[in-house]
Amino acid sequence: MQPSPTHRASFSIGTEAAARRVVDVLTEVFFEGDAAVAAFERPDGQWDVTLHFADAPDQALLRELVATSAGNEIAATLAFDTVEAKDWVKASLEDLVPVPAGRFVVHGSHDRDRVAPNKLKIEIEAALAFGTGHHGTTRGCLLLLDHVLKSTRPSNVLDLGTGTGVLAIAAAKALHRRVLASDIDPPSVRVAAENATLNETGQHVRVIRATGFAAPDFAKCGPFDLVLANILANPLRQLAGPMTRHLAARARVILSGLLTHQAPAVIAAYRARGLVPVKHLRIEGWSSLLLRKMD
Ligand SMILES: C[S@@+](CC[C@H](N)C(=O)[O-])C[C@H]1O[C@@H](n2cnc3c(N)ncnc32)[C@H](O)[C@@H]1O
Repeated sequence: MQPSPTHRASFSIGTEAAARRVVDVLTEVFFEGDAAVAAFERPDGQWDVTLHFADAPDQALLRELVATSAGNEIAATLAFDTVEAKDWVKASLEDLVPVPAGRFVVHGSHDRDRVAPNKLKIEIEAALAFGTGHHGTTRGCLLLLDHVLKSTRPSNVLDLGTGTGVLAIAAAKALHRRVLASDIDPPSVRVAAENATLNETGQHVRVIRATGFAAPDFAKCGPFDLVLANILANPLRQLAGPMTRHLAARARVILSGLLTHQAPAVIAAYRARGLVPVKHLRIEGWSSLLLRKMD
């Protein structure tokens, strides 16, 4: 059950990594108290972090914790105010509108009955994980997945960096085949597993915690004929070698999380390992790539 706090502290932060660091620290310090911590990405890429407390928080302690965990990545100073008591995490999620992407639509529980019946519905409780469908990278991956599924039915899918599990759930809903989903981040692993169950894909989606390909599960479950990886340009370049070792012949790979100017370097890393780019989507400054293994 969510608490019903009345005191709010909010601030913006420059990067997902910094937002996660701050949320980790604040959750650890305030979790025992009557507090709720939520982080949401804005369309401009900044992250809004909000805390709600039942009792007035120690403002000096809060300032110190945020400053030390965020470094210089705070975009705005901490603001404190008092608000009407309600379930704030739920209220923030209710602001999200459904996102259509090809045959898929990603929506919150409040829109469950309003989504067109001819769509594959993916219901997401985002909480602290990334992936409500609103970000251009998630949408790009869903559109490329939709495109791939028009010509093939992959039998063994990997979603690396699953966040809320949105892409793994989309693949499982469309294919009814097994999907391995992994994330470096324990809260994301928990949220993705919960969302897989919520979407009745729990029998197909298995979620594990792993950094890159550093777990025996990849060799056990692979080789994969479709890999989705919405991470960031540098990790994607570093993962080109390990990823190609887990690909089936003529596999498809969907990569996102890279800014459009970073696409040539990522494409070069994968081309050097026998994958050629076959489609390139650009959404809000982000690139999503579909690559094909040639042998
Ligand atoms: C941009 S989010 C993508 C979430 C979701 N797949 C989507 O498309 O909306 C990236 C996710 O990758 C995870 N991640 C980042 N680096 C990773 C790595 N080296 N190995 C596994 N997961 C990683 C993050 O924790 C985060 O949940």
